[in-house]
Amino acid sequence: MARITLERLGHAYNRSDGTPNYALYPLDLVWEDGGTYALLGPSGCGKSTMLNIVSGLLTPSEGRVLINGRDVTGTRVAQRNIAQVFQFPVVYASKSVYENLAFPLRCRNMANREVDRRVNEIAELLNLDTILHRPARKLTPDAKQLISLGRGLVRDDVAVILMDEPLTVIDPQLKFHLRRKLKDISARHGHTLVYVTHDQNEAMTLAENVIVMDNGRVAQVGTPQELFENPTHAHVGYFIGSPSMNFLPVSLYNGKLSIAGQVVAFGTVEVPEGGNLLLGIRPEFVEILPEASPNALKAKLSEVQDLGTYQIVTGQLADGQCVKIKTKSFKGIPGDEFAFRLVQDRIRMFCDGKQVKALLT
Ligand SMILES: Nc1ncnc2c1ncn2[C@@H]1O[C@H](COP(=O)(O)OP(=O)(O)OP(=O)(O)O)[C@@H](O)[C@H]1O
Repeated sequence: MARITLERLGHAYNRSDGTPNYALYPLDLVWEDGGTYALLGPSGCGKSTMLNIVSGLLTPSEGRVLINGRDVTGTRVAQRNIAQVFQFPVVYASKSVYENLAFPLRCRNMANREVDRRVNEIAELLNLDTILHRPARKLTPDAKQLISLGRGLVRDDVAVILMDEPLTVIDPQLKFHLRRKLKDISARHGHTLVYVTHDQNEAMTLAENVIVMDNGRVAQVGTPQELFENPTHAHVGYFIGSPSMNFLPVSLYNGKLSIAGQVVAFGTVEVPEGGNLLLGIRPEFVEILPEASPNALKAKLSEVQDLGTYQIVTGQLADGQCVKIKTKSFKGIPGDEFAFRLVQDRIRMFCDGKQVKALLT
């Protein structure tokens, strides 16, 4: 496996027009040897563009791709030694499942005994072992996509495995099971794996490192925990977490933070002046209080959603803003007022969309 470096890599599909309209703004990024990465972001944010540049399907308008320090920007797909799995199955319909899985190994003249060992290993991991000798054309789309995954995973000597939303056609139950399998397989074999998805659960379960993209730019790279606890951009707070982070417009009132006309009773507050200041707090770190207290904030109950093991309580502040709270066993009648507090060390402040340092004492 290999270390992949993207150096000032950018792409504008209209490169000949003079003013570049970037699908991918120039960026620097490193995928470490043996690391598992998820490229996460909404449709159109540039994930596939990045992946296709790395695999060689697309030539970037700017920058370089290095594999283990070697510049491969101008080389063709076949010269990069990369395995790629796409959203929809790509199988050799006339070949058996076995021969489909064996194909990448046979292309490298691997001895039959080793081919057999690897094909059986990967087939067992993906539960294809009972249908190894059936023709691929007779299988369901789910099973065909398992073959595509197997072909991507069967070689140990590829530089990197790139997967572009490979579980899209897979049944939801099986999807859950496969995410764990993929994680196990790549950990066991030390694969460098880059996985494109717009599903935060998929990204968080599969990858050690998540690259959150927004409109052609990398908003943040971090572990699932870092992205949850400390989003550096408001976009990450919105995109990660369910429900997403609460963002409440705040102002300074006599040196104290004020939310919807209510002073948040912190001592000294130091935040940058000017700009659009928002207080960000995860629904998990808002606590409903049994009764009003001097330091509590107040909201009117809009809705309680019961989701089995937890509830999502929505409260409306005096200025119409909503706050979402993740809690258990709350009982209330819509329209009633309730008191809550924000867990102080979980508060993050954002100015014009970026997290800023704020001293809340
Ligand atoms: N061949 C192309 N020519 C012109 N523009 C393109 C082309 N391919 C993609 N784009 C544009 O580039 C931007 C990024 O697209 P890209 O497919 O990389 O995003 P994505 O995050 O992978 O989206 P999705 O999840 O829908 O595949 C989008 O605005 C898209 O419309």
